[in-house]
Amino acid sequence: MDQKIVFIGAGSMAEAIIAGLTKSDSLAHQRIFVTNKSNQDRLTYLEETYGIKQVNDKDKIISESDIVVLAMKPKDMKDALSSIKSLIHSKQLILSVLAGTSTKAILKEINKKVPIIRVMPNTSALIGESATAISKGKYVEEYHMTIANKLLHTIGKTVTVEEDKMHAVTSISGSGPAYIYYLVEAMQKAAIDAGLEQDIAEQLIKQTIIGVGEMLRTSSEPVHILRENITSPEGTTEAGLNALKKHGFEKAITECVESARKRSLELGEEE
Ligand SMILES: NC(=O)C1=CN([C@@H]2O[C@H](COP(=O)(O)OP(=O)(O)OC[C@H]3O[C@@H](n4cnc5c(N)ncnc54)[C@H](OP(=O)(O)O)[C@@H]3O)[C@@H](O)[C@H]2O)C=CC1
Ligand SMILES: O=C(O)[C@@H]1CCC=N1
Repeated sequence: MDQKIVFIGAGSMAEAIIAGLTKSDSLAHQRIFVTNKSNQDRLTYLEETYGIKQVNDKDKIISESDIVVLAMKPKDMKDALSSIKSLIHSKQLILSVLAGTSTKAILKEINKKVPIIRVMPNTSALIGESATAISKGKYVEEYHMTIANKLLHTIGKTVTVEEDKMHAVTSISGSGPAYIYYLVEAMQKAAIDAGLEQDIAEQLIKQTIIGVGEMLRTSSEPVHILRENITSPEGTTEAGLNALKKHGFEKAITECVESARKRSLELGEEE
């Protein structure tokens, strides 16, 4: 790809996407620019780690960029756009990773007919394994979607959804890695309580999760069969799963996803 891309916001999500992009080598690193509000050390770190460039001449770099990625927190969107919207024009493609924030709200802020694609990646982009969903804003044409798909393919797998599904997507795959990490933390604590040493527990749990990930990727069996294959009648797994059921595991997950989805809706309303 020969586009020039600028990230407005240089936090963990920007880094995850930059890591995937630079690893794929589909875009010359010197064509990737990044800026933030004030943290100079962060920009230097990204520059040195990924061989990309920090924005020195803001007017020139932003107005000359083909793709502008909005990667600040939703609460900072208005402030960030107020200083760059004069540099945005309709020949550019805007990608927004802001949770909860609609393309309509961003369009209102920019107040120009620009194509905006809403993107919900996750931090596994860092290793090229993001589960990313994208949706079209008002002025988006098919060729914009092709560009976005090509770009986001470098950080993992991409699906397209209607924009009203983005809150649900955020609660599942945007926040999802954190639920799994939390599960790992809980298993680590339980393993120590069960008498295992910490490094042994960590090795076993990490490999268990990696194994499950690979089984999910490669097996043609439905998930419930994979689970049933481990669950001997009256065996240990059944005993463990029964305890999860007794303590409301499914309800906890349903509440978790619903709370995240509602929070995404709220973030959109707080703009
Ligand atoms: N983290 C995740 O797993 C995911 C996050 N997202 C979304 O990605 C976005 C970024 O999240 P995350 O990377 O975690 O956040 P971080 O807090 O790590 O980074 C936010 C960045 O925005 C910058 N910023 C703040 N205000 C402005 C401004 N006025 N102009 C330019 N830059 C500004 C900050 O700069 P400075 O440090 O100088 O203040 C910082 O670099 C959010 O909208 C979030 O909803 C989406 C999917 C997953
Ligand atoms: O917690 C958040 O708001 C962001 C959105 C998805 C993952 N992290």
